Amino acid sequence: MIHAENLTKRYGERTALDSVSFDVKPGLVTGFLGPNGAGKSTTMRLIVGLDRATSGSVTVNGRRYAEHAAPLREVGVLLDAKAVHRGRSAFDHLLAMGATHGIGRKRVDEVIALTGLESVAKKRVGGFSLGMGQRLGIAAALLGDPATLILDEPVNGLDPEGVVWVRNLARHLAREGRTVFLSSHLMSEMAQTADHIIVLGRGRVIADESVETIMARAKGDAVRVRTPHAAQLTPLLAEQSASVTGTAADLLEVHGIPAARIGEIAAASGVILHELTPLDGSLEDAYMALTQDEVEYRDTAAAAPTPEVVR
Ligand SMILES: Nc1ncnc2c1ncn2[C@@H]1O[C@H](COP(=O)(O)OP(=O)(O)OP(=O)(O)O)[C@@H](O)[C@H]1O
Repeated sequence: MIHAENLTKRYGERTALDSVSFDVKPGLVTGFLGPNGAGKSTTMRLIVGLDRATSGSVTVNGRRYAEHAAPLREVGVLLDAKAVHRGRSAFDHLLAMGATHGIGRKRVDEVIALTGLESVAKKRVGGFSLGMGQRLGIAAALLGDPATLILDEPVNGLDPEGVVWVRNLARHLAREGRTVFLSSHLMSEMAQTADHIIVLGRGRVIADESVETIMARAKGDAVRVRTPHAAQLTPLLAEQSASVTGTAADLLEVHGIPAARIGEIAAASGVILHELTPLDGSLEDAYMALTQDEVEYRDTAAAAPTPEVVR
């Protein structure tokens, strides 16, 4: 459990975090989202005592990180996967970390196996690819078998198989009752991994909700209709105040009336339908809507109104 209360961090004139409060609960994967510069890394650094808050407080499992006698056993952290002695092997790196907490070879071997690093465990970390470095960072986070895991961009640099592996691992750790807090810019990945989402924008919490709630809000009223009689159906739907966009010769996107009504109108006129699909909103849509005023750097093309899109 992570509990942040009115957490504020200023760097000179710049307010990186502005009275941020949230709880990250056990048994769930909580995703931490926000545009570049929103304050995610700052928050994670404050949680593990790598930086000092200007005001407010944050505790992990009921205590400030520095107050834990054996922090590795309480909180596993992946913040900067490159912050490793590059001349050491992965095995020696983990063994040296474990030595500070009485963690021995057996557990080191276990986390090496768990993260798929067996074949490179004796190689110098300096020669590791980005993905191998990420796996080593995750191995280090798991070393103390902690109840809380904080992973900053854990899928960064991983190949598709590695991404799925992190997803399954995060979900498995949460099912075991652990608190799993992870940041990512990959929205589709977050939608499949997280149960709950906290979104920061310019140093403030702008959403703290279940993924289900956020997605339900994003759900639009669009319906995809595939028909060989698109030209005949379009005016019939328009008569019912629907807005219709042709996205291909036989494909329409319809807004303003439900799928069932579209089916009835088509049937009444003998129009054959090959597909009638209500379209779900995506976490990406929801995130974009939430953060549209919060982005620190935006190029003007990206800020232009979105044209009709084929989904
Ligand atoms: N050491 C520092 N000195 C001065 N300003 C800083 C420092 N660290 C962070 N900041 C500023 O604080 C704000 C929050 O930065 P932070 O790195 O926490 O954002 P983030 O959400 O992690 O971004 P990203 O997605 O790009 O990693 C930014 O405006 C950043 O420029």
